[in-house]
Amino acid sequence: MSQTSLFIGLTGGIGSGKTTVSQYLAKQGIEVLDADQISRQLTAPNGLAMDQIREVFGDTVITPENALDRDAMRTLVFSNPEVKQRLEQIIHPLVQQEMISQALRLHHSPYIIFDIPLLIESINRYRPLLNRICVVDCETEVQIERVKKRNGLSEQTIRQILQTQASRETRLLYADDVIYNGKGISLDKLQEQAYNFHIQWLNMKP
Ligand SMILES: CC(C)(COP(=O)(O)OP(=O)(O)OC[C@H]1O[C@@H](n2cnc3c(N)ncnc32)[C@H](O)[C@@H]1O)[C@@H](O)C(=O)NCCC(=O)NCCS
Ligand SMILES: Nc1ncnc2c1ncn2[C@@H]1O[C@H](COP(=O)(O)OP(=O)(O)OP(=O)(O)O)[C@@H](O)[C@H]1O
Repeated sequence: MSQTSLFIGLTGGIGSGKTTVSQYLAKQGIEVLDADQISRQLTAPNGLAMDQIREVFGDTVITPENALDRDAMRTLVFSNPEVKQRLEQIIHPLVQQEMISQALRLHHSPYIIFDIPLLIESINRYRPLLNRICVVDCETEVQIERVKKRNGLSEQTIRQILQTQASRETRLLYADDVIYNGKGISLDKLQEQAYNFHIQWLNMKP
């Protein structure tokens, strides 16, 4: 099977607004593949990644239902670069494989959104696959406020996560398209920008 739709990578730091944008595009009838969601499926009870995770990390990060204990793993991952790397070595190839196989089965979407939080951190893995990269850009302070409100994580934890992610500047270097969702941007303004890109992308070929 070969590619019939334009493949667009959508990325941004934690809490930047990627999911809000991709949910809006999904409402316009566009197919969205969500790396976080696939990663959560892989680590749900008896998920495909669970055997490898148990082998590498042991039982302490696994719940009685044979799922990933996300709180335990979050604490380890964002304080220990080696743990983060070992977990990513298990999860990322499986996520990429699943995204490609899902994308190639979709033939009726004029373009497909690949919502990938760590796209820039894994640029060599994803750049060859994508026709365009769209960055949802946002100030760090705004990200912190949003994630605090949404997940109830402490500012310290959020800052730890942010430190492991690409900087705003680095992300923007790779952007073909930028949606600004920082200070002063209402949900309506965000939607308006997403709609404008939607119209442009509808008229592009892979
Ligand atoms: C560390 C884990 C257990 C925390 O789970 P939790 O439910 O709190 O977060 P969730 O998975 O919903 O991710 C939320 C956000 O955290 C950030 N994040 C997640 N993993 C990473 C990572 N490895 N490096 C940097 N940021 C990350 C991203 O901004 C992501 O959008 C989980 O994120 C995980 O398994 N991460 C490793 C897999 C991975 O890299 N996923 C990201 C895209 S595939
Ligand atoms: N312009 C905005 N105005 C108000 N709230 C917003 C705006 N953009 C996003 N939000 C809210 O901020 C939170 C984070 O947004 P969203 O989940 O879309 O980000 P994300 O980039 O997907 O985050 P993550 O990578 O952590 O999954 C959500 O609760 C969302 O409703």
